[in-house]
Amino acid sequence: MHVVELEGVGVRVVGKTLLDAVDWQVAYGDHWVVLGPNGAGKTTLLSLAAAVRHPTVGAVTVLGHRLGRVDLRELRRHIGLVSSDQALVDEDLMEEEGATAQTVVLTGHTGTSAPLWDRYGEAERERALRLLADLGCKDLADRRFAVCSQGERARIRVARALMGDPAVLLLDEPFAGLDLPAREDLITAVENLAETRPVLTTVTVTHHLEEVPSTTTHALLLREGRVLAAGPVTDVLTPGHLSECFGLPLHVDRLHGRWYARSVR
Ligand SMILES: Nc1ncnc2c1ncn2[C@@H]1O[C@H](COP(=O)(O)OP(=O)(O)OP(=O)(O)O)[C@@H](O)[C@H]1O
Repeated sequence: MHVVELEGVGVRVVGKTLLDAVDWQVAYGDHWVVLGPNGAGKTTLLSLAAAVRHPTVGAVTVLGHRLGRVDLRELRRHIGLVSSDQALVDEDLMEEEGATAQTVVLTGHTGTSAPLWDRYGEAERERALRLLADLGCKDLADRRFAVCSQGERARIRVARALMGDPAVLLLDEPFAGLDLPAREDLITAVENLAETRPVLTTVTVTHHLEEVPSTTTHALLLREGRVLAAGPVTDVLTPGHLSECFGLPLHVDRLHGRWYARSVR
């Protein structure tokens, strides 16, 4: 059984095809990166894997359940999603209420924007602290989320997504808007997660090859709603595929497991 399986999937809205003829299989323990230029359909693909939307045609199966035949809310309890696009959490409310980082992580247990205090016992509080520590931000537990930096918030959001002990963690542009140290911290945290949680499957969407964690096992390249290449990361992240994907000739280097791209001059 796969964590995510797409067969002949298309997503259409009035007058526009967002995804077309997509086949994709994510196995347990895989770490995928989805790359492509603006508007390629990456977020749309992730929203299918997150059981947030249905395909127009084709079959999407997540954790063994075919979308369309299952209660999406129940399925989503097993999926950790971090996405600025699909704001599942009302972060403004958390800021207004003065929620601490630990409280924000705790709300991941109930999947709510507001804390449901009677549902959190000592075990949940400890788990929230441990997750903050796993993400390298143990010291933030008592800090108000409202005053946390973008980089700190990004790590707190990942800790929150892990609170429900999901089988799969989906990260939609988790590095967007982060400065270099914050980006590198979060990449390290994601790499550590892959090493310390071998059964956790991850899918990370990004525009930038430089953001691909070294623990990535597979890559999928999207262009104009179609899959250009998908498979083991070293087969897919080649200069040829990446140049075609982004529409300009690229040099691609790999150093200590990380990837770098620059245009051919
Ligand atoms: N409901 C909609 N109606 C019309 N067009 C849409 C709709 N939703 C998305 N699109 C368009 O579909 C395309 C794919 O969108 P998607 O957000 O999946 O791309 P993306 O690869 O995540 O892009 P980006 O990197 O810019 O975030 C975009 O051109 C977007 O404008």
